[in-house]
Amino acid sequence: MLLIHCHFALVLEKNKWFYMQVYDVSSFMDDHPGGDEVLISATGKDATNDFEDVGHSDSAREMMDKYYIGDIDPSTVPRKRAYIPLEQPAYNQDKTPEFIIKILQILVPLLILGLAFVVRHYTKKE
Ligand code: HEM
Repeated sequence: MLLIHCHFALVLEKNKWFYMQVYDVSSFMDDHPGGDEVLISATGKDATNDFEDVGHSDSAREMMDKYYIGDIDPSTVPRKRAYIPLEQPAYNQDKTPEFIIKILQILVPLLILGLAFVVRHYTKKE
């Protein structure tokens, strides 16, 4: 799991390139004093503001080195994260199969009933 964070933005070429620092906090989830949920909500995006808003201590900032895995070009980070449900399958927008099943649920009993009447009509003894 990746936590993208540009708390210490690195200037590679003066005023031109900034790199975000990426932290893998998978092993820190259970130990984070702020809980794992805030970390999960900060994954895959720039979490600088979230991190700064909390006012993390200096020791928290030192701890970060342990989870630092590299830099990333911020222009490659999407502004919005794509929502990927973890357990449910992707929502099926196409309602056609459901609609056909509903129609069949009504039509099939009617057809059977109609067939029964037809059979009865032709097999009835006067
Ligand atoms: C590698 C990244 C992180 C490290 C090492 C870290 C570490 C810590 C530590 C040591 C504390 C205890 C308080 C302190 O010493 O400041 C803390 C608290 C907290 N952290 Fe983090 N943190 C990280 C990332 C984040 C992120 C990205 C968020 C928000 C999305 C966050 C939200 C919080 C919150 C809400 C608290 C609780 C503050 C309180 O209740 O006083 N942390 N964190």
